[in-house]
Amino acid sequence: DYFYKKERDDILRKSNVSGPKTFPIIGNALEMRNVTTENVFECSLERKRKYGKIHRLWSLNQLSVIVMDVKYIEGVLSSQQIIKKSSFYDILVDWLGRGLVTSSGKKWHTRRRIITPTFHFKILEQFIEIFDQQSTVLVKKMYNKADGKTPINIYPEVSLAALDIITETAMGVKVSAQENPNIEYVRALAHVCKIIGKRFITPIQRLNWLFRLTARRDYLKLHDNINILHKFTDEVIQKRRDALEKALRDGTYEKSSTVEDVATKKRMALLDVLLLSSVNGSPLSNEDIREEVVTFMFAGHDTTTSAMSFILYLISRYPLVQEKLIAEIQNVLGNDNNKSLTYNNLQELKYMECVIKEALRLYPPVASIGRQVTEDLVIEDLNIPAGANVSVPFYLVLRDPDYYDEPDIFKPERFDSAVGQKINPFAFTPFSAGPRNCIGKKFAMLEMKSTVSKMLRHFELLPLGPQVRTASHIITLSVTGVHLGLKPREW
Ligand code: HEM
Repeated sequence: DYFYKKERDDILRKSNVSGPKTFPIIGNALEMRNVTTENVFECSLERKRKYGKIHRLWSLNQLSVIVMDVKYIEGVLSSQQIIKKSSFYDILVDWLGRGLVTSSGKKWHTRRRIITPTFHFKILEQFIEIFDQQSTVLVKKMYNKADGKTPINIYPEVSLAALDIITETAMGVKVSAQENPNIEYVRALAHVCKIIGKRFITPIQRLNWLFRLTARRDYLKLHDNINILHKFTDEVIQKRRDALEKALRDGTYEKSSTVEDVATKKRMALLDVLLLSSVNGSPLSNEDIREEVVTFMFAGHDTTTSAMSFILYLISRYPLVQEKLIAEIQNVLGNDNNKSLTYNNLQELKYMECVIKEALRLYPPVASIGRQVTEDLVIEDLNIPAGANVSVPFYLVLRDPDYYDEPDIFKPERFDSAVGQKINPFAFTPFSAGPRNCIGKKFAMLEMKSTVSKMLRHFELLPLGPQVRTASHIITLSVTGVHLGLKPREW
């Protein structure tokens, strides 16, 4: 253990990378013993102050190199050599299998190629109607609470709306979570997210056998609930497969149809596009498809919930930004707040895009990402030994004063290309960048624009309730909830 660590520390030292004093066996466990979900960002900032924008940490015998300098972030994210995810992602495998988020190597390459057309703009365009319908349900529910004086924790409300959206777009089924938050599928998903979130921050639960041993009840509960989710998804896949095969038999679909052709004829769920795809002539099995569908459910639910909640919160706290947004919405959509939005309308909401980007900068839903270096890696003058994890803490990069003027201030105008400062693209990566960037980025932008503009058309957002206090729970959330007030808007 001593020599293993020394050898790697020596390599890093030559690249001027240091870190806390390393102890045999435990590594830097003492340094990390007080890190919690709530103080993780402050602890990382403190380490950045002490050891610089690139430093290393030993978690027992696992080396992590933390990279916050854009010069090297570009090298990490753009590299084709390090597309393997770090070992932390293994916690997700019982649930997601080896879908796009957790797979690597040839499997990831093949799947990424197959799945890319799934997010074709023709497919996304037909989802606008779903975004609109589900945000209408959200708005209807909110009218009951919109008295202009009661603080509302918007997070759980947005979470149910985002769940309805992702279930219908990914699987083509309506679970109506907003109307029935207690149905089995919704409850099972909440349990799974909670237990996995806890595992991420509890080092002793990271390894499967230790988790089974030290948290038996959670282990059993996790697996029972994963079974419920998988059973539900399997049944949906089988039904859609049967329907598709029937359609192919009676000629409603032609085998040679492109995604674009089919999407224009009939609304397709992401799952249908996967059913139509084939790898070297052989279609994806139900199990392959399940891996990807549950991955969409995971990657597309909490992320958009977190983002939309913080966006609404920030707008409620910045009345001038709200006024500008309303002016833009009126300009693009007129005064009829029930008018349905089109793809083109959403493209025209340019200031809204700046607001969303600025909210993602201050509260990135995915606060950090990790890769595993499988062979010695050289990025410019930085040498990283094989076996190390590399992590990029977006949360800190996005608030780094070297990359942003007044980094803690909410200033959407900084993203206006006409007046804003020039931002290094690798200092703004809430959707990551390079080969493993977010495949759902455009989907997410449309969903956020659609839902946020719907809320704004119906309500004035008021600065009520406590300030947010961020914490990292796989996803960035607020331990105080995300509160605001709502008052029906008069046009
Ligand atoms: C605001 C919303 C979202 C944010 C901030 C976000 C952010 C990210 C980030 C940072 C990654 C890279 C993760 C890593 O390297 O570990 C990622 C990957 C991914 N995202 Fe998103 N995401 C969002 C919404 C979505 C949506 C709506 C979907 C699907 C419908 C989606 C599907 C995926 C998938 C499948 C990957 C893995 C891609 C790969 O490794 O090839 N995301 N996302």
